[in-house]
Formats: sequence, structure tokens, C-alpha cells
Amino acid sequence: MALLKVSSIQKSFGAKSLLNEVDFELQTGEILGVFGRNGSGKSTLLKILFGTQTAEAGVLKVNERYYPVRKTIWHKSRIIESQQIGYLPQFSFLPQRVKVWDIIPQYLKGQEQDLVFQAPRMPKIAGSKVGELSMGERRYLEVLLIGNLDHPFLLLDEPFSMVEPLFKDLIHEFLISLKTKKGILVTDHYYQDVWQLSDRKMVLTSGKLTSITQPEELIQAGYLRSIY
Ligand SMILES: Nc1ncnc2c1ncn2[C@@H]1O[C@H](COP(=O)(O)OP(=O)(O)OP(=O)(O)O)[C@@H](O)[C@H]1O
Repeated sequence: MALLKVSSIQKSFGAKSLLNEVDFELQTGEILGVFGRNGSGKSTLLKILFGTQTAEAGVLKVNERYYPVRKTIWHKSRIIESQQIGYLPQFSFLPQRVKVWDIIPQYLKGQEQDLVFQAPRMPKIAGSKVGELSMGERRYLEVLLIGNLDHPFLLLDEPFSMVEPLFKDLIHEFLISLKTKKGILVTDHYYQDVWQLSDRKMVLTSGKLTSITQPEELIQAGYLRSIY
């Protein structure tokens, strides 16, 4: 089992304090759902953990090894090169004009490459350019590419956004299958998908992550008006 431990992450933009003592743990074999209003700092937190954003303070530890989150010349390369944390950004990152069957080998080799080529629906879209895919097809492809990389931890920023039910189901199935070997953090405003998928849930309010167990707590946190 691998363990990712985050403590006391602090981040502000100018005078605005965004993250204030963020603490959580994630272990392989579980999916952690993170909820929070627009602008609460979810994407910023994920970027800090991946290494493309810096924090003013905080500790990131994977197993017994520490990774820098504060600004240093090596903070980004240390985390990314460690191959501990995979990250699906909120916005599409694949080149639009390249065909799917040319993109897959750029990310994956061997058995993992075969898994993506043979995944449900993939043979049908493999000959298309990324720019010709539907939003659901493109997001599904992105999740398959990042999810099949070797990292023990995976951070997913809005994997369900604008995705039709058919591809949402495929993404759910894939993430459940990945859980046996990875620890997964997922955040999305399609909160029912995240609620259903996740083993543990946390909500980000006033810069802090708090554990919740009941959907009603999302109302108390000011994220939902009602449960429907
Ligand atoms: N580079 C930056 N410079 C200044 N402000 C920023 C920067 N990046 C993010 N912010 C601000 O920090 C706040 C949190 O942004 P972030 O994208 O982390 O929120 P979020 O919880 O992911 O929101 P959403 O649910 O809308 O995706 C927002 O007010 C945003 O404008």
C-alpha cells in the first residue's frame, strides 16, 4: 500500500488567501471525492500537488519521501519526475490535429498501450483526429491515457464535465478498475457522479478540507441548496 499525505498547504493570490491549512491523506485502493464551490481552490490544490503551481507553505509526502511544494528551482521536476502523481487537468490537453492512434503510443507502451486500444469504444474512434471527437470521447481518451500511466496516485480535475452518460459510465468503470492499484482523488461539479464513485468524501470551504459522510453536509457547507 502507498500513502500520500498532505499537510498545512497554504496558498494565496495577492491579498486573497485561498488555501489555509489544507490537510488530507490518500491511500492506494481508495477514491477520495472532493467537493467545493467555484473558486474555492480545488484546481489550485491539484496543481500544487502535481507541481505546476507553488504554495507558500505545506508538506507533501508520498510514503516516506517528502516533495517540495514551495517555490524552489527544482520543485516541479522533483514531483513530476518522481512518477508518483498523475494529473488530469480541468481543460483538454491533447493536440487537436493528431489522430487518436498516433497519440496513444506517445503516452503508453506495451500492455498499457494495448489496454487503451482495446478499451470499449476506442476501436471506433482510433482513426479520428482529436479535434473531431465528441467531448465525451475526448475526455474518456484523456482519462484512459493518464489513468494507464504508472503513477500510484491520480488527481482528476473534472473528468465528467460535459460528458454524456454513456462515456461517464465508461469512466466510472475504468476508475473502479484502477482503484485496486491506485489512490484516486476526483473533483467535479457533477457531484452525484463523484458521490457515487468515492469511498471517502471531503469538502473544501474557507480554504480547508473537511471530511463529510452525508449528502446533507454539502448543503451545510453551502455547496448545494437541496439534494435531488
Ligand atoms: N494564477 C492565478 N492568479 C490569480 N488568481 C488565481 C490564479 N489561479 C487561480 N486564481 C484564483 O483562485 C481562485 C480559485 O481558483 P481554482 O481554479 O483553484 O478554483 P476551483 O475550486 O477549481 O474552481 P472551479 O470549480 O470553478 O473550477 C479563483 O478565484 C481564481 O480566480
